[in-house]
Amino acid sequence: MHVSPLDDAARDAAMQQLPQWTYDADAKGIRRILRFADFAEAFGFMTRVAILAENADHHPEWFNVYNRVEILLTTHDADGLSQRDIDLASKIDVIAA
Ligand SMILES: C[C@H](O)[C@H](O)[C@H]1CNC2=NC(N)=NC(=O)C2=N1
Repeated sequence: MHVSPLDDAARDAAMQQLPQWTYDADAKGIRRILRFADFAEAFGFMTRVAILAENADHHPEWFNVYNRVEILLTTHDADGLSQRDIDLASKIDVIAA
């Protein structure tokens, strides 16, 4: 299914609301790195994100080592950053808070 990518102005405006995320132009997405007390905390966080990602039908690219979780959000159906990534990032921030 095709999804429209955000234009530069819309992306800049969205990123103002997501100070813990950085736009990666090469990856065409946004990144956040989180650290937790230990693996159980990190994996518990990932489990919560997995449930909301599945419900939204929008899935992160991510990498976990012990207590660290690196997340990249990009929209394959847009070949770039879309509102779906912004919405998921906002929800991830709530879970992480
Ligand atoms: C068929 C299904 O709706 C699509 O493949 C969804 C699933 N999850 C997805 N996740 C992400 N990150 N980008 C997508 O384009 C995407 N598309």
